[in-house]
Amino acid sequence: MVKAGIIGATGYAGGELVRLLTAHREAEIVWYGSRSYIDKKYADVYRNMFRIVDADCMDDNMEELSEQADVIFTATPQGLCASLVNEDILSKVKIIDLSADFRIKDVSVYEQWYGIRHQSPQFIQEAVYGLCEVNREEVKKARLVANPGCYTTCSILTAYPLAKEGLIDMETLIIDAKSGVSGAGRGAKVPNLYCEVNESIKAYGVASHRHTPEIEEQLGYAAGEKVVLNFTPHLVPMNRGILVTEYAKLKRETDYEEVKAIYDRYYGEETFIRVLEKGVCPETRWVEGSNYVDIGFQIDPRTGRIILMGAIDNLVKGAAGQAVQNMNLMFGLKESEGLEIVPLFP
Ligand SMILES: NC(=O)C1=CN([C@@H]2O[C@H](COP(=O)(O)OP(=O)(O)OC[C@H]3O[C@@H](n4cnc5c(N)ncnc54)[C@H](OP(=O)(O)O)[C@@H]3O)[C@@H](O)[C@H]2O)C=CC1
Ligand SMILES: CC(=O)N[C@@H](CCC(=O)OP(=O)(O)O)C(=O)O
Repeated sequence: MVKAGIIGATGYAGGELVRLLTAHREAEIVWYGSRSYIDKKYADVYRNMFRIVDADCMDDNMEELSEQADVIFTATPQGLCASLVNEDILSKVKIIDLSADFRIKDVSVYEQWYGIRHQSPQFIQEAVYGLCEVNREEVKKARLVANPGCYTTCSILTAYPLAKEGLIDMETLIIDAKSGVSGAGRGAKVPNLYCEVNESIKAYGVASHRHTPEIEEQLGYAAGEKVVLNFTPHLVPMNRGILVTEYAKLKRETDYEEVKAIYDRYYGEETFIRVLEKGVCPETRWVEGSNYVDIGFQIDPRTGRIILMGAIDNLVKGAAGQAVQNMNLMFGLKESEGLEIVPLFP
C-alpha cells in the first residue's frame, strides 16, 4: 500500500484527491492536511465523506508527514510547496505538487508571471513536468513531479501531436478556453459568487493569464522552437469542466485522414485520451468526473486553418486525476488504477 499525505485536502483539488485515493486499491491516505480546519473531522468539511472518512484534519507539517508517507500531494496555493520542501524531505518521500511552483523551468519567468519569489529554485531543474502521456518515462523515475495546470493540460494535449509533427504554424496558434468555477478554488472571492457568474460568461486574464508561459514552454519543446501565443480563458457558469478551442494555420495542405492518423499514432494506445469520430465536437459533460481528455478537430479549407477542440474535467485530468496517474507511474502501479471512472451524465 502506498501511504499518501495530502496538504490542502480541504480545497477543491485536494477534496478530489481524497475522493479518488479513497477508492484506490493500492493507496491509503494517512494525512488530511488543512489550514482552517485543523482537528475538525474531514467529513464535516465534505459531507460526501460521511462514514467513508473518519479522520480529522491535520496541519501542513511536511517534515512530520515525510516520516509517515511515501508520497505527499500539495494541493495548496502557489508558493507553499516551494516554501516547505527541502533535500531531507525529498530523500524520504516523493512529492507531487499541484501548484505551479515547479512547472516552469526559468525561475525568472515564474517570478514574473506569479508575482512571488521562488523559495526553492534549486529543485526546479530536477522536477518533472507531470503530463503523463508526454513525459511518462521521466515521471516513473521522479521524486518531485510538477502536476500541470488545468487549462494547460487540455491546451497542450489537444495541440501536442500537430506541434510535434510540424503541421501547424506555431506563430499563428490562438487558444480560447472556458472553465467552470471550481477552477478558481473554494476560497471565497467576490468575482466567483453565484450572482456574479450565473447567467453570464466573461473573459479574464486577457493577454496576461499565468498559464500562458506554461503552455508556451511545453508546446515549444514539442515544436522545437520558441512559441509565443495568445491564450484567453473564460469563466462559465458551471461547476466543472474545461473546453479549449485552438486555431492555427496549416503549414501545408492536408486532410482529415492524415490528421486523424497523426492523432491515432500519438494517442491510439492512451487509456485517457479519446480522439472523437469525424465531425464530433468534445463537450465537458461527456468527461465530467473522469480522467478522460476528449479531442476533436476540423479543417477549414476556406481559411487554411485547423480548429482543434479539447475537453477535460478540471478537477480530475486537470488536477487530482492526473496527480493520481503520476503517483501510479512513480510507484510502478497500473497507470489507470483508481481512475477507471465512467463519466457522469447527463
Ligand atoms: N481548482 C482547480 O481546478 C485546479 C487547481 N490547481 C491547483 O491546486 C492548488 C489548490 O487549488 P484549489 O483546490 O482550487 O484551491 P482551494 O482554495 O480550493 O484550496 C486550497 C487548499 O490549500 C489550503 N491552504 C491554503 N493556504 C494554506 C497554507 N498557508 N498552509 C496550508 N494549507 C493551506 C487550504 O486549506 P483550508 O481550506 O483548510 O484553509 C485548502 O485545503 C492550487 O495551486 C491550484 O492552482 C491545479 C489545477 C486545477
Ligand atoms: C476558473 C479559474 O479561475 N481557474 C484558475 C486556473 C486553475 C488552476 O488552478 O490553475 P493553476 O494550478 O495553474 O493555478 C485561474 O484562472 O486562475
